[in-house]
Amino acid sequence: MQCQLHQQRRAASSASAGRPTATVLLRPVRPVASTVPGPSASSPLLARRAGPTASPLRPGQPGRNAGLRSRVVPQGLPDPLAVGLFFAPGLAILAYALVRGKGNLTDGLSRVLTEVSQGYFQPDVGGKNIPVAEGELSDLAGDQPLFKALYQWFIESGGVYKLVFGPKAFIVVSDPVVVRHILKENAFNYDKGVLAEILEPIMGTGLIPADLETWKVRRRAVVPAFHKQFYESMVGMFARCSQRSVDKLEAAIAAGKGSAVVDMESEFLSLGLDIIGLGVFNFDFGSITSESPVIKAVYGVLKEAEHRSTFYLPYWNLPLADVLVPRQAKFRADLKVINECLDNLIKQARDTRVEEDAEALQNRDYSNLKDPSLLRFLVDMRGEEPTNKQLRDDLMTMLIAGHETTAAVLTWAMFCLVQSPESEAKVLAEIDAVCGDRTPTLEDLKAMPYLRACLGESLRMYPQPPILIRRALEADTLPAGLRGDPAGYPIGKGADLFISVWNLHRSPYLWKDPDTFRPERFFENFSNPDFGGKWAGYRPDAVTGGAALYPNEVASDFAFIPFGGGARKCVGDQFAMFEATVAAAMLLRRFTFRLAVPAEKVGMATGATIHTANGMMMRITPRTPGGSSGSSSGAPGAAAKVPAAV
Ligand code: HEM
Repeated sequence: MQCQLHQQRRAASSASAGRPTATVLLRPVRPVASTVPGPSASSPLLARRAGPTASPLRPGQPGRNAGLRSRVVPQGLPDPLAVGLFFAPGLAILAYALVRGKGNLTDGLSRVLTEVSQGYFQPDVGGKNIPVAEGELSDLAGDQPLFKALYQWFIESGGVYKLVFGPKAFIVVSDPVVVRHILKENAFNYDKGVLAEILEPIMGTGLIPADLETWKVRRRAVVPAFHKQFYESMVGMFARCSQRSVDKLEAAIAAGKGSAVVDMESEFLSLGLDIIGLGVFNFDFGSITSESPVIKAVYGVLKEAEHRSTFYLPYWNLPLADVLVPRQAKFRADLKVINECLDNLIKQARDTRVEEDAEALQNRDYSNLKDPSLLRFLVDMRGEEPTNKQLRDDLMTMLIAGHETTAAVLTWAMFCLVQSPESEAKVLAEIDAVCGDRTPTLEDLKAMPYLRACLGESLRMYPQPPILIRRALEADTLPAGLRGDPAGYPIGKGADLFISVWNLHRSPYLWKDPDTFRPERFFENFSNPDFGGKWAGYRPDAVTGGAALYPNEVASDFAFIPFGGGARKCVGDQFAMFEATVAAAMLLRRFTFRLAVPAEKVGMATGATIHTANGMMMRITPRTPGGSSGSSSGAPGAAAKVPAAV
């Protein structure tokens, strides 16, 4: 049942799961030109380092080491003393590192690097009054994903702290007041920093890594493409694709004589890929039922994007890396396959262009449109003349941004629901009452607040991505937030920031019982007087009484930011949530899902999203829509305490 492609993906991701996932932190970041002394020959540190290479102690070199050469040295072998002297500094550093790391070499080296680099490499990025959480590499190694390590330091050091690793310092933000400042109040003072560097070779100048000028132009073009008629048409498509998954699972159950064990994470990835292909460029990957070179290429590129965001050194930027390193050569080949596919689709769309202004496009009769995709809209829009390359970047960005993320929401929602019998029973009753066994419509989604809250709650507990990345373009002062320095925190140009969505969503200062899956919380007010009025708390009327259908950053005053917030907020948030709601309704009403392994065995691994370490193996049995909950896990009890680190 679990397709080979997904097995390959899993093998690759679990191979990387044991590696310190803090590698985003550890990647040497391109220095900010004006403030960081680059690795030039004039650097005193490098000058010192250059010593041994030009060392007079190299055997066979004439002149100053003549005394050494008088010793008998077998020809072709280096002089042992020379070798000893050559390596002595290195050994001394290792010994010192062992002492500094209290026996842990990796931690020690990190500390030594930090000490040596102070004043040499570290840019003046301010933040001098920010509490420092001294990171040890060992804290990030092993099974613990990066975002979990950041949580422990948050509890110890507060909502704004600095993490120092080697020559780099990162400011980790877990306070809604500070997050609101960065994402909304002073949004244009920040770009995507390290993330843009990683994604640029894949997404070019798509919205996520784009420079500010390109971003403004493309955001203005892309946003109107997500309109009411588009969503209505998409909901129909979500249902058609979900039906394919239903058919596939039914066939598996029939083959298994009444039940089947299925990796639901893989199934949701296939469903997500088919949906995003059709929605964004009207291309049917057909990945629920088949495999193709394009699908393989998409997974290859996704895997590489993940590898790059979790690897220490950006070796792929080196000349010829894409020729000499097999995985980089494969990446180039995969990218070529996808680019050719996208170029063809763009050409077809251009060949059939019917130019109209945005309003006329939004009023097209979507019920009769053969191609309701975003690409059609972007090509047909009058006044916008994006190049083919720009269109391709836009499509690639949305393909990557909208695929794994939505699949992960469904995966973790299922994980939470099957462990929470009370929520499961409630949600099934709602689905049966609202849509029964017919195809869900947009109106049906509006009539299922509890299902929507369940999906929101799963995004709270398992945010995708768990960390947002920013770099300050100019100096700024971060506000104090809860119990922070009343003077705020001045930071300099080039400061790198991690907004920890995981910490915000699991913060004991922002949520009651943050580790408990309890969708009901989204119907209750929550506030914390300790913020002294700086944080407005969670207000459900801003969701139900407002235009929004799902809990969001406005209702929670930036405590709940699964789609970011402010100017750079996700453009696909409604698309994704409608997709997840339709798929969840159609699958839950047809099948009873139970974990086929203990919850702790599911495991978490960080990539661009939180995925499982070992798949989401579930035993599936048929359920009659409108019938019983099919729950076999005991009587409805209290809300489930879903393990934070499964
Ligand atoms: C549940 C699914 C999704 C989640 C959790 C999600 C999450 C996010 C987040 C957190 C951001 C902001 C990143 C930042 O501020 O650094 C973002 C941006 C973005 N997302 Fe999504 N996303 C999802 C689905 C989608 C879909 C379906 C699409 C496209 C159809 C999409 C397209 C984008 C784009 C283009 C941006 C960049 C926006 C900009 O910078 O202007 N996302 N997403």
